[in-house]
Order: sequence, then C-alpha cells, then structure tokens
Amino acid sequence: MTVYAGDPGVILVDHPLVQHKLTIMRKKETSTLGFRRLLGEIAMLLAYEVLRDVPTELVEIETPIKTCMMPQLAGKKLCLVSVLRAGDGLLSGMLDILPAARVGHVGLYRDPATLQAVEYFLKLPRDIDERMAIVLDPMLATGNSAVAAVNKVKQAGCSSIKFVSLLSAPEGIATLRKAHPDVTVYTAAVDECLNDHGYIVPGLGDAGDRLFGTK
Ligand SMILES: O=P(O)(O)OC[C@H]1O[C@H](OP(=O)(O)OP(=O)(O)O)[C@H](O)[C@@H]1O
Ligand SMILES: O=c1cc[nH]c(=O)[nH]1
Ligand SMILES: [Mg+2]
Repeated sequence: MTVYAGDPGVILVDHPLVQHKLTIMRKKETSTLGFRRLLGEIAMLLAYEVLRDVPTELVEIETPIKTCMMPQLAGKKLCLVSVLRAGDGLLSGMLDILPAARVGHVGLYRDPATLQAVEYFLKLPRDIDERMAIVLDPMLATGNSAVAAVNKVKQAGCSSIKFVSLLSAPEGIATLRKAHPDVTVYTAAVDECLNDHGYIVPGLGDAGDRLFGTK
C-alpha cells in the first residue's frame, strides 16, 4: 500500500496478489466468469486495506480458558454504495467479508458523446448520515461518475466517505480529488491516460460489459 503522487488522499493498493489478478482481468481473452470471479477476489483484498484505519474498542469476552479484553470494530457502521452496473462486481466480494453492511445503489451511465454521468436510479439507506459510506466503482476514468455518485451520498447527509476503484486514470483521480478533497480514494492501479472515447489506456475495456457479458 503506497500513497499516489504524494497525495495522502489517494491510496494505491499495489500488493503483488492484487496486481497479478488485475493483469488477468485486463487480458481481452479473460472470460466473463473469470473477470467476475477475479473482481470479487480483488474486492476482498481492497476491503482489507480500506478498513485498515477503522477504530476498534476493547470488549470483555470469555474464552474457554479465561475472561479477557479483546478488540472489536467500533465507531460508525458501514454502508457500501455500488455504482451500477459495474460497482456490483466489487460489492459482491466486499459483502463476502462484510455480510452485515447496509447497501445503497446509485445507477449511472456515461453518455458516450458528452462523457457526462446520467442518473437513472438511487436508493440509499435512510440512516446513511450515521454511517461511513464506501462508494464502489471499478473504473475511475473522467471521474464524472464518481463525482456524481459522491454528490448523491453527500446530499443524503453522509459526511464520512471513501471511494474504491479497481483501475483509475490520472484525469479521474484529479477530478474526484478536486470536487471532493475529503474523500480518500483507494485504487489498485493508475494507468497512462484516457483515449478519445474516455476509455482508460491500457485499461481493461468496459467493465460493466465484461462483468455481465453484455457485449
Ligand atoms: O469516470 P467516468 O468517465 O465517469 O467513467 C467511469 C464509469 O463508466 C463505467 O460505467 P458505464 O457508464 O459504462 O455504465 P455500466 O457500469 O452500466 O457499464 C464505470 O463503471 C464507471 O461508472
Ligand atoms: O475504460 C473505461 C472507462 C469507463 N468505463 C469503463 O468501463 N472502462
Ligand atoms: Mg459500461
């Protein structure tokens, strides 16, 4: 885990296991099944890093041997927010290790001509203002979708937000950090740039289509 470009608000999860799995996901011959499975696996590894600084508190428990004080998670409860569609690939892996987390959905698609995010669905837990939100979208390209998703979570009253992506472009990181400097970004890789259609280069293609087999 390292800080990206000297910005402590951008955490690069550069663990070799994550990098290895991401390389397989990038390959154009990787199947829908493989892509989906790997995204779920990487999601668990990302969750491990995202939750590294959550507070714990000591509670009294009894083991079969003796009574003792041991740590458990404390503080704000979690809400995972999936940016549809591709965010659901990260969501399923995160729920494997955080099965009690609340879940919200923000439905967004990118207009291919303007690259602006268009909202088509929104459902967030009513008490999200009392929770820490972890917004999930594997691709951070122009950053327009990420900014729109975080806007919605903030409008719902949430003030503690992290953003998790699998793969980012430098442009997307800059846009999200400028719009929401209080939101820490976690990503497994930062690629070279965007192409003329707003796709990450070299990237992995369209994450939603690869995850659901829609192309
Ligand atoms: O940073 P941006 O330039 O906004 O691009 C990133 C967005 O593009 C993809 O969604 P897409 O619009 O393809 O929708 P989908 O997940 O339904 O395929 C991706 O999952 C992000 O939400
Ligand atoms: O490269 C990209 C950019 C946006 N959305 C994707 O799914 N892939
Ligand atoms: Mg897509």
